[in-house]
Amino acid sequence: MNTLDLNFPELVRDKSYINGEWVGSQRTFDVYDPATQEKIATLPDQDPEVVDTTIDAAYDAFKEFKKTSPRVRSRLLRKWFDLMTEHTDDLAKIVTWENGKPIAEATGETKYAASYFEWYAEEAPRMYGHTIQPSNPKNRAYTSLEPVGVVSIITPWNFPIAMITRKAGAAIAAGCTVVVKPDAQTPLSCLALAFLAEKAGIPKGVFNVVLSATKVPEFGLKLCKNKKSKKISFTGSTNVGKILMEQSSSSLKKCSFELGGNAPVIVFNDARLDQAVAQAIATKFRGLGQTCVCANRIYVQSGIYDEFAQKFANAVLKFKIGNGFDKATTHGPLINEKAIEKVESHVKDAISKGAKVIVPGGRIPELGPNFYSPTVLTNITNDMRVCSEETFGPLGALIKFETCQEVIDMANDVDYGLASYVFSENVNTVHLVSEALECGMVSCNTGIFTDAAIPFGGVKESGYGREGSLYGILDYTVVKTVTIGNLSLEN
Ligand SMILES: NC(=O)c1ccc[n+]([C@@H]2O[C@H](COP(=O)([O-])OP(=O)(O)OC[C@H]3O[C@@H](n4cnc5c(N)ncnc54)[C@H](O)[C@@H]3O)[C@@H](O)[C@H]2O)c1
Ligand SMILES: O=CCCC(=O)O
Repeated sequence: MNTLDLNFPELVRDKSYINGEWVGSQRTFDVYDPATQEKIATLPDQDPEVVDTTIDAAYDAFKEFKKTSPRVRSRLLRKWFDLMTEHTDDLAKIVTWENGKPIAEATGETKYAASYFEWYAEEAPRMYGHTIQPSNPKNRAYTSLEPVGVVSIITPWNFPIAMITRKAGAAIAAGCTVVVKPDAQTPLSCLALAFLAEKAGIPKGVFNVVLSATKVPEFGLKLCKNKKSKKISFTGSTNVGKILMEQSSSSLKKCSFELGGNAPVIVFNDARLDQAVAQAIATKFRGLGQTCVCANRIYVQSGIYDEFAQKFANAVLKFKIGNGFDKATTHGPLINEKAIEKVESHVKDAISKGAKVIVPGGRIPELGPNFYSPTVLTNITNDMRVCSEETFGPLGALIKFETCQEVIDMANDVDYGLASYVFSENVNTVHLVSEALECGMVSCNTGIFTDAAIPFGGVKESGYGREGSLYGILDYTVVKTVTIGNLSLEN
């Protein structure tokens, strides 16, 4: 089934990809376009046992792949990057089809995803160790970075292609082999990547994709417990991250967890107002609020609060919500009914506790069940759910503050610590507030900051591990120390 008018229709696959083979199964599940509700694919709903056989294949492949030189791995990733670049338009259409995001945003995600392969093609040959002089003068020591082994990867639906490349790119650069379980709502982008892996000459068993819609916890359990897999890399909600961490303890897996956020945006009186509004809009409504670094709480200092709120509301009223394939669409649908219910529950809770509605927003049934026009609320206070929980949707929640210390305390008063945003023209404020915020990433005077060159990751219950940048590859390596003792020229 392919109604996408792709240049290269073979990119739409209907099987899982294991050990270089396309594998079906008796049971199947359907994938739906979140904008139209149309069925767009039918894929194998595999039995959990496939996880063990796939890890076996990845384990066998690892024995040879770990011996490849970094330069060879670099060339493989570069070839994969080139193929992604050649097929950007088709890949972006697949992302929009299964996720709903506007085609321009899907194109941006596809280029962003490919940039992780390019980045890690360049990092692979730079896996340096150290030379060390131990305290015994007759000894010498050196370290090398070795690939950790087979990696279990679980990814969410909100970035169907980029969350996979930023893990798999680093893992493969390091010499690991991987088993990926994408979200059942958005598996097609991952399978298209597998198709390009094959074309790029990635050896069989190095990049594998297993699929499940109805046995996801069982898949998770096996991916965590299997002893031949030495690492789990997960992007998704904090709740699931905690389950996976517990399950991984039996095999003492190395873990990387990129989990939920609750990003504060802090706008000081001296910020460039129009720029701050535009950037707050960009971070709040990227993916219609469905990214882990999206603003959840927007703190605005009292001197500019009313003007900021007015400008913010005016910008939201200009959005054109619609089908992501329509070029005029600025924002697409939410992923599913549950996502809309979460937004509605946060709006209802805030209004019941005294929030003021300045843009009502709400469902748009004439477009389809997953469409929701953004709501903007002022008079938000810390006791409202939006302040402690991630909305993951289009609710702009504006909170007034007076002093720097007050806003730092409020911003830090959550379990999460992924991204934060600071808007000010005062270099002292920018530095000191950035230092005081409990989070993994601070973005100052811009709402869009992620990049393959930037270390991405959180603190607190937003998880740990870093992706992208010079640090990302370390998550897929272990340090080997070699000591040479009793050196002597007497023989
Ligand atoms: N920090 C980051 O880099 C980052 C990036 C994107 C999304 N996220 C977070 O992801 C969340 C949104 O994604 P979601 O709602 O799909 O998250 P989710 O945790 O429900 O699902 C993520 C993945 O985990 C799988 N999964 C669900 N239950 C599982 C279980 N018991 N065992 C094993 N796997 C299981 C899903 O099938 C999916 O593949 C948000 O909280 C968002 O902040 C974080
Ligand atoms: O959803 C989280 C990922 C966001 C990003 O990498 O820009």
